[in-house]
Amino acid sequence: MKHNIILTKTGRSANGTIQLTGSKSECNRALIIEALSDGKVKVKNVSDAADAVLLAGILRKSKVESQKSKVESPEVVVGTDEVHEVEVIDENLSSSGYEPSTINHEPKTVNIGPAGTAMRFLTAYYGIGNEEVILTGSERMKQRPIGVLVDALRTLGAQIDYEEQEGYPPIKLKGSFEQQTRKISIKGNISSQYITALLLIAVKLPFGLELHIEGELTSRPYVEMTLAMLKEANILHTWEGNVISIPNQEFATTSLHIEPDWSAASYWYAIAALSDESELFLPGLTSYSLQGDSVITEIMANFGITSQFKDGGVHLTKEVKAIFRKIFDMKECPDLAQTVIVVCAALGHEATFTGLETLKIKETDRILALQIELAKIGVKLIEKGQVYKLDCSEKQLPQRMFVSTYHDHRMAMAFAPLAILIPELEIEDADVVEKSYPAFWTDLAKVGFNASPPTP
Ligand SMILES: O=C(O)C1=C[C@@H](OP(=O)(O)O)[C@@H](O)[C@H](O)C1
Ligand SMILES: C=C(OP(=O)(O)O)C(=O)O
Repeated sequence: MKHNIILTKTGRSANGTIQLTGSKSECNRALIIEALSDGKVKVKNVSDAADAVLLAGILRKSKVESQKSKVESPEVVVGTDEVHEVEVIDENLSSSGYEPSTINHEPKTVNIGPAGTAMRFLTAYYGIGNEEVILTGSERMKQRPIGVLVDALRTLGAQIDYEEQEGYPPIKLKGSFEQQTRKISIKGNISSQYITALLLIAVKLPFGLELHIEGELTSRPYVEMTLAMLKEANILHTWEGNVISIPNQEFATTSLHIEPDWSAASYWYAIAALSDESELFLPGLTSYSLQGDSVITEIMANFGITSQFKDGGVHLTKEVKAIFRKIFDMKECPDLAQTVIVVCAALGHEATFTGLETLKIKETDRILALQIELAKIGVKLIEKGQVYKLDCSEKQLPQRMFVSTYHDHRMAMAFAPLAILIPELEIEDADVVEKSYPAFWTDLAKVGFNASPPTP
């Protein structure tokens, strides 16, 4: 069932403290590392992001099952206190995609819903494993390409078949891996998630991995995050030119801490940017984050927001004077694109954007979704090859606006700040935010937004 909400806001300021949940990207990496580490690495604080909770459920439950099958004694229970019972879910997912249902073995079917990183990471994880698994996802997941990763894993020695359309989930991982080579090549310009997936499992490959990245590398900070997190678990690498190498190594006994989510923080920067004055405090965020999306501090400085790191977090203050930058390259921070584009559109700032190529294969075609929704405020996002330009010449903010969200959490969260400027904003399928930031609407209420169901 889809639940729409009506979002309103009195006053054009937002003041308060917001404790953000853990980064979905960091958490998903940490969970794979934990699962591969034979009990040596523990994830301290699993993010509330539904994608991370789902992945934790799958991996920790698998662990419990495999441990149980190794021991006879029914008293032996491993780590059940942190297990989320969502390992196998069926195809009848809700619109937000996370309703668990029937368990179905032979071969095990794992439905990852709309969780892209989890889909890619598990493809590599099960690809080098020894159980037969069918990996599937939401309808949209079946349109998000996986061929580049599957080809790389097949070259390594994994046996993987497509269950429906060639190059797309669902896939069957046969669980009979034997490493054929340590050297593989992969295109860098489609999704960095394929590269991360391979780097995460590299340490378990008997001959290690030598990964050659072909062409341009998109979303580079995410690859750096992967390597940095592996290093926290004592897994070393070399990165020379376009070649990343990871030999077979042992994990250290350690625990990984997940930082708050900078992509989620971006919506608070957008709120500050659209307000007359705001003072917000986001505890736990640091300037030396592993997350590339922390670049939001630099981007939003162009919109008059200062970021001060003190008291164990970041204080955002909206200042009156703003110096607007005209060109934004989003290649290293694609998840910020919707936030920044909507802020520019709302302020009538005719900026130019590059590095948006990967947006078409995310939770929805984000370019198309932005074009349709921005047209509702008279703004055009014009595509000229690889450059996108905002035309705000006919911008007009209506009294009421209906925001379609296309099963995309970031469409809901990027448009929500418009409630500061538009008296009544109806947001379709509000639960979609669960994917990365389930507390989004309740957090908005803390700074004076009102979210209520539409009157029938
Ligand atoms: O590795 C990650 O955690 C992510 C990488 C990015 O994807 P692409 O590499 O496909 O751009 C990003 O958009 C996604 O939300 C998370
Ligand atoms: C693209 C995203 O996620 P994923 O690819 O993990 O579904 C996102 O969170 O914006």
